[in-house]
Amino acid sequence: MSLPVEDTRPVADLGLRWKPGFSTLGPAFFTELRPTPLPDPYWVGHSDAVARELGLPSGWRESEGTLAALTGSLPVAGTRPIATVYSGHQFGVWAGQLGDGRAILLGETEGGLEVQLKGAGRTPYSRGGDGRAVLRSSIREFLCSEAMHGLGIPTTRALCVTGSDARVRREELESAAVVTRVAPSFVRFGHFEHFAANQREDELRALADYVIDRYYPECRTTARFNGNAYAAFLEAVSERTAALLAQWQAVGFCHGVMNTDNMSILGLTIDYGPFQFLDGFDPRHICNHSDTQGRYAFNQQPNVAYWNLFCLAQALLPLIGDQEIAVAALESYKTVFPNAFEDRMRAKLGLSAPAEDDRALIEGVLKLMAAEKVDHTIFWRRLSKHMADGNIEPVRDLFLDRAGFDAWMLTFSERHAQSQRAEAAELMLRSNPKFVLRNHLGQQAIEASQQKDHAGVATLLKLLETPFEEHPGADDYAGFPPDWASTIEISCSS
Ligand SMILES: Nc1ncnc2c1ncn2[C@@H]1O[C@H](COP(=O)(O)OP(=O)(O)OP(=O)(O)O)[C@@H](O)[C@H]1O
Ligand SMILES: [Mg+2]
Repeated sequence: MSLPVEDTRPVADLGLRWKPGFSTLGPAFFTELRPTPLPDPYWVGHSDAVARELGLPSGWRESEGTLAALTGSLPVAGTRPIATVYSGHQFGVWAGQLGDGRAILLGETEGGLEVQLKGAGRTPYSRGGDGRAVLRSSIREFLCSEAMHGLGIPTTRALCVTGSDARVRREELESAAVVTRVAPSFVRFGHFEHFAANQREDELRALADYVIDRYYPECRTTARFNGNAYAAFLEAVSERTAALLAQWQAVGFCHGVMNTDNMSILGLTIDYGPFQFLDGFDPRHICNHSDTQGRYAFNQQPNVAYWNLFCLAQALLPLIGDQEIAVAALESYKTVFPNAFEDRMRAKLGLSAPAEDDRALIEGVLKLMAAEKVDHTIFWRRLSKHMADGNIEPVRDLFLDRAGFDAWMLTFSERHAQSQRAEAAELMLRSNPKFVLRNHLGQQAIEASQQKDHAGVATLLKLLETPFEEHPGADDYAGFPPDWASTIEISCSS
């Protein structure tokens, strides 16, 4: 009889405790694998807030093996990494099987957070891709994840970006990086579509049960839809998605690739690719240069989300069992979205209670802004300041159509006749951010990082984590975009 051989391969202990999570679903849902090491890695940026949320010990970045573990060179003690399989509709067309082609899930912490390495090498779902992510897009994803969180918008989070001088080919050669992402779950609509399309009802049901039990337990006991838990689940996802879209539209966030494989089942913003915060307010803005038809234009996003929910409904149909019930479960999107959007816009206008003419007031100002592509973030912040200090000129100066602006302003002031100005100003200043991750700000930090100066990433992170605060001395980050900003081309290349 031989004694069991002790596994003496080195591992990194991140100081986290792990529990069984997605992998309990079984091998039909993923492939076990190890990340592919990125050579000679270095730190590019990190979030102490996410580290605290995960429960990482202080000094976590200094502890031995952490950098190597987060760039795939060392296994993480207690984890069994996997890549999951999903499918999806891309640009309105069924794309068949996709899956984590470059994201590898390390596992789930005892605190219920999944940790994933994006850009960690090829997987069985990479198709033609190299399994890597470039530094440029990794910095954008890292900063925007944390910016969205700072704005109070549901999102996957990012612990850090780790880079390497290893080169990967996109339009040109670029350096590679990994984003360590964190979320309660990375399950997408596409995971459900995958098993539905392959007529694997047992797996479809197992996945739905897993997600409901963990994230939507209230669906088990609901009286809605005669106690049909799957219909209640669909309705809950629709409502979370509607609330998310209301937040995107109110802040001027354009996602850029709202394919069904980029739609989170938890209503989180996921996959920061060609996203953009609007500079000038152009409702038809298309941020993704690969989106030649404008399918994902800013003002299309709420409809696209509904279209995507319809795909999810079709996938869940075998479980729901009745087409009419499935359609009914989607119905609330049509009221939750506009109501949530109006709530957000009211807050931006400093109005704490609804009134009959609110919609006209909101549409009126958006129309004025659109006519001249007035800077979205600057307009709202200046309007908030005006509520605080009474000075209207900085807002008025943003418009050429002074008469149009004055007419709207009159209605706005009348609506506020009974308001406590200080209270209204306070509401506006915490609803209208001073700082958003504009393309040119990200671009400057990226270019410095590509030259090994990562200070810009840290500076931006600090501002974006608390975007409603003034941050004296940082006004340059809150100004109009420079002329060259409009020449930045953001595509699906990442
Ligand atoms: N460089 C790459 N290597 C391998 N697969 C890739 C690569 N880039 C994208 N993919 C895969 O192509 C599909 C669509 O890509 P998409 O850009 O939506 O996602 P992503 O940015 O890779 O990741 P995520 O949605 O996890 O944020 C996904 O299956 C993705 O894993
Ligand atoms: Mg994606």
